[in-house]
Amino acid sequence: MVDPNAFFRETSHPLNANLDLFRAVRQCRQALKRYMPAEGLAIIQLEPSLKSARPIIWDHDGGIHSDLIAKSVISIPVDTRTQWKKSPLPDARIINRPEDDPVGYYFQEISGQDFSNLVVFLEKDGVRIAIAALITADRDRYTQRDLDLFSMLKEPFAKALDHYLLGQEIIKLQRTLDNTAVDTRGGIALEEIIGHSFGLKNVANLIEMVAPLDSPVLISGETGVGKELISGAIHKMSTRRDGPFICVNCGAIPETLVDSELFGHEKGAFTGAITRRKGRFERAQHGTIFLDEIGELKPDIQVKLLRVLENMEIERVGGSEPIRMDVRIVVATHRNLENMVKEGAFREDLLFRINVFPIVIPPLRARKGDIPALVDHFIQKKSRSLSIHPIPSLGGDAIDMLMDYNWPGNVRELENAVERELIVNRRGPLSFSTFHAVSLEPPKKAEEGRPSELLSLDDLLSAHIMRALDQTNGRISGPNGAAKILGVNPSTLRNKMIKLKIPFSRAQQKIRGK
Ligand SMILES: Nc1ncnc2c1ncn2[C@@H]1O[C@H](COP(=O)(O)OP(=O)(O)OP(=O)(O)O)[C@@H](O)[C@H]1O
Repeated sequence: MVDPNAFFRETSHPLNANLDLFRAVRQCRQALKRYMPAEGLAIIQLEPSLKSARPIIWDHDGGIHSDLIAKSVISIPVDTRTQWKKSPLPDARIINRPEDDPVGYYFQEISGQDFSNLVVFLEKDGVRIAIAALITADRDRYTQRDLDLFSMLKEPFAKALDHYLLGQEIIKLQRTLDNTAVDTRGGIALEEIIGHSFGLKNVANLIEMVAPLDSPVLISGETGVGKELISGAIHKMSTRRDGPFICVNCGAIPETLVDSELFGHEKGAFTGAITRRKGRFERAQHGTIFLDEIGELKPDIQVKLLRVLENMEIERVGGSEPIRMDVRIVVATHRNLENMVKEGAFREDLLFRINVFPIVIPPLRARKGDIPALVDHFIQKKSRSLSIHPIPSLGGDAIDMLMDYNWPGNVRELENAVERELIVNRRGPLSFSTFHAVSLEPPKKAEEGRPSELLSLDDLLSAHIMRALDQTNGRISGPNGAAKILGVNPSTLRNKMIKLKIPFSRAQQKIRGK
């Protein structure tokens, strides 16, 4: 028999005794482990204006959801919110079958993992502001007794969170006064890229794979999707992180200067070359050079670049001695280089050289779930640089409106929209009403190349799952199964197939037909 008083004393003590919320939660979880399964403990703040939830703390043993509940805003989908409104969730609940819970099912879907959960809402002045969630792998791990005990921590969690949030307000204020902007010149940590565990999860996985190697990387994606940011993350995660990270926009350098800009020149090499000058390649020595808009390079420079890639040597303009290079090359383009090769505008041999490890960044309209986190990030960032305090709140419909828009200019356009809104409406609430007026023309660019008849999401999902099943001859699980291709748990895929009425017999027929 558990003595509730002893339980409360042991598990609430760390929350009352620690000013550092991270340490408090870690110690509390260790104490909880003596009474119930506790592989992870999260404190997640509710952000009604962003229609999202913000993980504040995620203490865990590794494994379960370890990268999902990363420190970024999680967008709550509309149907979850609707269901939530229809039948408000109780103050405390057990989730032993995530697929039956209006929030649990969503986490199960995006993580592809089964889990059990105890969830308690935390309140301030009678308003729900956050949840404390105890998480453990596999289903059916918690009992009503566990929930009754865990619910006793509602008050201590709420108080500890309140202190933490007050501390954060003070830090934000100090930052505004210091006007400290984040310096991304030396690259950026993967965790700072918004969406790294959601819409850019695949991209983040690729970055993790390739960053420690020295292979060239070709990043492609529409303009403003974050290509430069991604190249910065590759540098920061590479062994060259202490070396320079040099960015070159190949399209922005006048044609006549590209040569000397990239490779440098000797004194007297041409009129105006009054001193010897190092080019961008030399300045990137022992670091990374990021060649943006590589498709803009003229044929003669393409030849020189090919030689650099082949021999890892450069020659300054007017020089005769080759200089040995130790540089990692990352290139980016928003153009289709294969088409350019067909048209004779880009060298095929150069494409082969740079296309060793391609990373395609999806446009913002294909990862709308990242929008709340991006908006939040830009409001914080731009309020800092514009010295706006207090940081204005978002208007009621703002997020839904921003998520409905097609963003032909991608993340940069969203960033600019936030900045414009902060300038015209610095006291808030931020309604984006002027943006609405200028942007609701049909977003032509975003529609280009799309079929005129759009499928419903369910139809699209069915078609996609069936394509994967076709590829695997109907196999669902195992290393060659459809679940692996689709990056989900086999049980999640089976549940999805039941929901979408995709017959399992289809899978079996395929196997029998072989
Ligand atoms: N995932 C992200 N998280 C945070 N900021 C982002 C993200 N993606 C893009 N941004 C911001 O959006 C702006 C545009 O990003 P970036 O310059 O990396 O895009 P790009 O694809 O290189 O653009 P271009 O095609 O014009 O060269 C930058 O201010 C960048 O910091």
